[in-house]
Amino acid sequence: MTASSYSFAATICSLATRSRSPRQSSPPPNLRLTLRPAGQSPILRSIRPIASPSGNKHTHKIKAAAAEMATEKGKGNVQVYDTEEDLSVSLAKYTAELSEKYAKERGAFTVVLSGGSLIKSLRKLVEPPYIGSVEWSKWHVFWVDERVVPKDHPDSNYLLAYEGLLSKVPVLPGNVYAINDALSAEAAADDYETCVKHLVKNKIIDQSEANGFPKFDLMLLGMGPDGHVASLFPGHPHLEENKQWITYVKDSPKPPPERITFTFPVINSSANIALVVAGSGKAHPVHVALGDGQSPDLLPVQMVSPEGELTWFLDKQAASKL
Ligand SMILES: O=C1O[C@H](COP(=O)(O)O)[C@@H](O)[C@H](O)[C@H]1O
Repeated sequence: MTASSYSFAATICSLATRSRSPRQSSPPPNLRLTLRPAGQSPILRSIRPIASPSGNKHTHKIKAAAAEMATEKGKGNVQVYDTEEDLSVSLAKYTAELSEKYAKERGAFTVVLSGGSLIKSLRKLVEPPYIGSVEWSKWHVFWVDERVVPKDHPDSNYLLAYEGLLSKVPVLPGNVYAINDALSAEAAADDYETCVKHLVKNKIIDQSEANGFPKFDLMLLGMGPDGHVASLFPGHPHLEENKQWITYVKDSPKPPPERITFTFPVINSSANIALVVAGSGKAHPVHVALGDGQSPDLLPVQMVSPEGELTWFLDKQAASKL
């Protein structure tokens, strides 16, 4: 980022707060699954060697490896792991490979984080071999949703990511785009949208040729037990938002109530989405989204359908009803 865009961003992207660590700063549809190969049970037992980002195989082995199910075109690739630990290893490899690809192709890698359990599932990325091989200086980090609380508040998605990931890797502080926590939810959503627009204009963030929405290189999405993604909750009118890039919530059913969130047109313009889901408490929405489970309402997770690639990272518990 140039000095001038940096200071512009300081005005409209609230860089005054985003460039410092929390310690320094105030605070701080039913899918038909096709199994591959045909005839095998959903949980395959094949062991896939994990390659380093440079392509060299290393000794890491996923104990009871990934199961991979190819779904219909556009429905994504579903990978089921025996344990959350195995899932985490594979998620690190996937993220590192995309980082290498986009750093080479675009000179930047735009990554959108969720809060919640996603950050814990990213833990292997800050361990060898990935911590030393990822070009962290190419990373530009965003949040798909954020709680409107101070950055040092335990509910802050920024704080969670700072502690679990950002404080451990040399991502440039100026490339970490947190919300302005001094604003109201409505103003913070506007401010964040202005920031994203500026970065699209400067070609840091790619843009969808199909619809003009920002096209992030990778969106790492978690999912709640009610099937929500980002802060897009079942039955909420913002599920239908089709103009704004970022909106706000004042009545989140999950505390805290005030949040900002990317809208579905932005989420679905992504080049890559990883949907990372672990635990038996999430088996029902996974069953609804990927199997023949029923839900009275369309679940937000069923609306995730990116322009690019969708990959599901599930552990056995989350996939237990498939
Ligand atoms: O409130 C939120 O919840 C979802 C899901 O969280 P999890 O802990 O059940 O994985 C999360 O993806 C979102 O970013 C967060 O704000």
